[in-house]
Amino acid sequence: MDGTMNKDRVFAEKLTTITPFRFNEKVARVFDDMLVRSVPLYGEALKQQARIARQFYQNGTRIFDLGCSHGNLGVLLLECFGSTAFKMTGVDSSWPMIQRFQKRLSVHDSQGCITLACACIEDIVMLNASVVVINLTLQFLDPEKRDRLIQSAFKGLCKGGILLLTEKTVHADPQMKALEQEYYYQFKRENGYTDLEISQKRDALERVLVPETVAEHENRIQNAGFSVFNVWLKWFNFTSMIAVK
Ligand SMILES: Nc1ncnc2c1ncn2[C@@H]1O[C@H](C[S@+](CC[C@H]([NH3+])C(=O)[O-])CC(=O)[O-])[C@@H](O)[C@H]1O
Ligand SMILES: O=C(O)C(=O)Cc1ccccc1
Repeated sequence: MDGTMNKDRVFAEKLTTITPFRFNEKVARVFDDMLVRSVPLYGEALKQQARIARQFYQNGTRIFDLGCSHGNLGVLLLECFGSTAFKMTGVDSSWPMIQRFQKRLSVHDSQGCITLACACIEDIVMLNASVVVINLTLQFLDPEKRDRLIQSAFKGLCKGGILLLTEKTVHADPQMKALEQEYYYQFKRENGYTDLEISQKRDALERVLVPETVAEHENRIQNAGFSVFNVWLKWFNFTSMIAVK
């Protein structure tokens, strides 16, 4: 986290019209507070993914962080690797996010390990990768483009390389789906979000964040050719997965 922690009040006031959610300047400014209060175990998932990435990184290859936002994973990786050199490309389509990440790199990345691209994750070519991270970002991509992205990650990975995928998920069973949602909204309320904030954000995310079941993710990953798949963290409707090529 970048230490600023401006409070997320994006949906606090009653809005006359709810426009689709976007990662604009307003969101970028409060991003850490929004993520910590809206994503259960966000810090824990990031910390362990940085460690797993460190462990599976192969010398001379590259880590890709697709949907890197303002670089929380990148900064953790710089800590994990210490003086050991590595290469990472961070990709995000939000210019306010990339700008903030670039600013953090000027403080934390004196060796120039991390390169940033302001681009759509579906448009980039991954080459010579040992780790591909997609943290809470596949869910924002048009479902029709998801197979191709996972296939392209598989293609870009070397043998023994890994995909780390964290997503908001949905349960196929209606009772479990309702239970997961109920516990999730309770989590938001406990973190100080009002019912108005919760419902306005839910409307803004409609058709923007499209969650899938864990089985859909697993099938896509297996069909792309990955040999091992595991859910290593799950909190109701949030799931962290790892797959090995
Ligand atoms: N098609 C796209 N192409 C590029 N970027 C995109 C696209 N769609 C969305 N984004 C970007 O994906 C990021 C999703 S946030 C990731 C958190 C981060 N991984 C973290 O671990 O801190 C998750 C969240 O806020 O729920 C945003 O920065 C978008 O601009
Ligand atoms: O799914 C939700 O209701 C969330 O609030 C998760 C989230 C977090 C940050 C940006 C967009 C969605």
